[in-house]
Amino acid sequence: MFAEVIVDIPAAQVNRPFTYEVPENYQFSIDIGMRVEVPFGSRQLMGIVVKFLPKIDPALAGKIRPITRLLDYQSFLNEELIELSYDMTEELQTFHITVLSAMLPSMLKVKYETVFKLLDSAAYQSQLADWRLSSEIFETIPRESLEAKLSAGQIKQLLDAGIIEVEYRVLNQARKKYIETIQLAQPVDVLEEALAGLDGRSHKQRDLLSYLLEHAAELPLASKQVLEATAVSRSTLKTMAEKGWLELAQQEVYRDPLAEQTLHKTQARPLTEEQAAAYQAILPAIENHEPKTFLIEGVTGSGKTEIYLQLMERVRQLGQTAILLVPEIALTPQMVGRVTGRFEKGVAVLHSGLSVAEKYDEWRRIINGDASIVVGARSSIFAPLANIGLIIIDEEHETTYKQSDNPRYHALDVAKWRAKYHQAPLVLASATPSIESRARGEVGNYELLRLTQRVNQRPLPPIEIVDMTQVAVQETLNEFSPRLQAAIQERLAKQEQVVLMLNRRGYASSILCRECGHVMQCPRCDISLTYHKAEHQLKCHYCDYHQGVPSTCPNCQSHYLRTQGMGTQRIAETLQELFPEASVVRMDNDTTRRKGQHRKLLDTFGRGEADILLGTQMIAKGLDFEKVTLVGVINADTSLSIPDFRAGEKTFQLLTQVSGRAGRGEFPGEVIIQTYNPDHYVMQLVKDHNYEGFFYSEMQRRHLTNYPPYYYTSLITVKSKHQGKAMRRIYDIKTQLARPEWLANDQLHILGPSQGAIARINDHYYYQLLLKYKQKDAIHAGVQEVFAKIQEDAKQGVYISIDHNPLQFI
Ligand SMILES: Nc1ncnc2c1ncn2[C@@H]1O[C@H](COP(=O)(O)OP(=O)(O)OP(=O)(O)O)[C@@H](O)[C@H]1O
Ligand SMILES: [Zn+2]
Ligand SMILES: [Zn+2]
Repeated sequence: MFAEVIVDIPAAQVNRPFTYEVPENYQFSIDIGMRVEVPFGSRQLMGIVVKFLPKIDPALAGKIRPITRLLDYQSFLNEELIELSYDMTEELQTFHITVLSAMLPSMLKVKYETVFKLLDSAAYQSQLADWRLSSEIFETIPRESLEAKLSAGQIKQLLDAGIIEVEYRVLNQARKKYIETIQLAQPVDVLEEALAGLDGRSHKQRDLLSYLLEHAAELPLASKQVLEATAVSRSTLKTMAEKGWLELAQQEVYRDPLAEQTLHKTQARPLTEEQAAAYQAILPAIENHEPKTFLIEGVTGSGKTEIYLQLMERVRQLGQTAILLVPEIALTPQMVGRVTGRFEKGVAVLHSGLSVAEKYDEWRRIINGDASIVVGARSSIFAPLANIGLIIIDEEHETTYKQSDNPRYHALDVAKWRAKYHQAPLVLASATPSIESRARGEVGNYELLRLTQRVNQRPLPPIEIVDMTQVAVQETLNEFSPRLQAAIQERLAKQEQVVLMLNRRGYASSILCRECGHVMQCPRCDISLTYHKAEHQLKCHYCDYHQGVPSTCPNCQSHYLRTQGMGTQRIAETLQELFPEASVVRMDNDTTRRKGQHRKLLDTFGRGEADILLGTQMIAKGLDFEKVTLVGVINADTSLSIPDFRAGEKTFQLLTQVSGRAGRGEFPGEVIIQTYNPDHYVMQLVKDHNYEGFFYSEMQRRHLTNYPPYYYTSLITVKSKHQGKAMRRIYDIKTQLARPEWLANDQLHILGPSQGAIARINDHYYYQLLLKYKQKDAIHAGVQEVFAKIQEDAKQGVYISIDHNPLQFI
């Protein structure tokens, strides 16, 4: 038997499968998708099995080398995913190994050791007796030891019978979490006697010991917990351990990703008319296995989640599985809570906040068929589920669904591919769908389902646009217009809650010299440094450069330096001055850096323990708090000036999403948006909750300027430390692509070369070409020639990246 293997070298010359022989002893244990070690030239490399060949061309016999060894006992990639990987490699113009690696759980990308765990010792003993081998009972045994004793086939047999299982242990100790635990080191009666013998001066020891004896049945207990309960110090604990009464141990804790979240069990609710119509439209596609794509355009608070839950319920009844993608799990704790609260068992949650061990556990549950619903961010679209009956993408307009580095895939494209493979419907949903998706709904490519009402006839909140140019004339001294201040005051008086957003897209606070206007810059990048108040440092957000704040201007030596722009921290201070009685929860990158912090802050606010939630755009999505009756946007404009043809779309989406947080409960809501561009079409359409109007006017602009959805776009970026080399290469590429037959009839437009929006990052110069074209195939064939030389270029210190349908322009 032979196998085709993709080897772990991202290079154009080896971007194809190589054939190896499968040694006899691996024939029964090897599987598609497993990682293997293979000889390659004079090296040993990791590779991934993509295909089996019963025989090969006799001419090749003798040239084929055997696989050195299997790295996995279980495959994480099924045949479907392997097939998908071929198509993605071609579509994205990247390396096959890069795509396959992106599909594997991150577990396998760190150093770990493999051990076998004994599950059924009786069966193990009798099986080994059958094989005439001696058996000793083990809890876990290192892989090498068991392999020395049993053949690969025998191990596979034990695994298949559920007698042993494979476990991966991460070698990087830093990632493991341990707690210290206490156990009794002597029998209870001995210690009871010892307790009686303690004299009056040792009352601390007595407290501790009697507590432990009382709780003997629950031991081992965490030291921390015991010390807190008994108000005893560590030194007492140590003394008693030294006496040989207690035993202290380090215990590894695998945290259940949902442990800290209390489950609120929920039942399916009767659907509203609009919800029911959407549900009924999608249901036949599930039952009849039709790979149709639906787009739910549902205003904020229209109850989209309830539709997902009921559809997934139906899929489960049919014995199938479902994937629900969310933009970023850390930002959507409420959504995860709703899904787990409805289904309890069989939900796997995948996200970057999980420890490696937790992630591995979730993957294993998926592969073993213990989870039928997967909720997760972008990469969860590769969950190795079998028999998928439904895929849902919530907040489908979010740019996090596209990976910004190689492989630059969009989860939506992968979802379409998988839905088609499984003959399952795909549901996209948003209050503000991307222009491209909505356009597909327009032409019937997707079935458009609209929810125009909030549940329970709650109205959408009225939105007021405050013209800050006028406010500035009146010399308001802070960022709050009198109108917004009054509205906040009113909510505080009524004990209702307020959400305030500081739009920091395309925005940062910097240090400015008031005398000469000099702004502090990063020496390695052409961008100003951002002031971080907490550390009193200036940091570059594009490289790791940071420095202290100078006392004088490096340009004119003036002492008059001041911070320009505002951070959430400064706004929080202003709020405290204006409303001393209000309690404020601040949510930004600084306050949510620690794991779980995001959810804690939201919980505090949700319990009504704070009056105002102040945050960056991370508070715009998905929050559902009944008592919020006012949403204020402090600065709506910054995201309008991003050098991106989607700036208007992004701003419209952000403002609409954040407005949607108001008035979701019993009490009516209100939104106040402060802007310096009150007449801008985006502001006007946001004000009227007019997504449809926005869509049509944006379509006109895209049509006039030849942008998606009328044209495809691709971005080719060249970077190098040598400005000249980067420039020369980008001009060469342009010449290469500017074929007259493509340029004719508006088939292709090439913008550039231009410098990146930030011309220099980390001492690399950036040049870009933006291609806009109608015929995908022709242009991709041309770009293939650029791709084929990526390696050669890299050797010259010129790095080229190709991004089809780019969502980010640096
Ligand atoms: N059929 C229903 N009957 C009663 N309440 C419902 C029903 N459907 C949803 N709800 C409630 O209405 C609120 C809004 O629903 P949900 O959060 O799903 O809206 P959404 O469309 O996802 O909004 P957004 O786009 O703003 O996130 C929630 O509190 C939800 O529990
Ligand atoms: Zn100066
Ligand atoms: Zn920098």
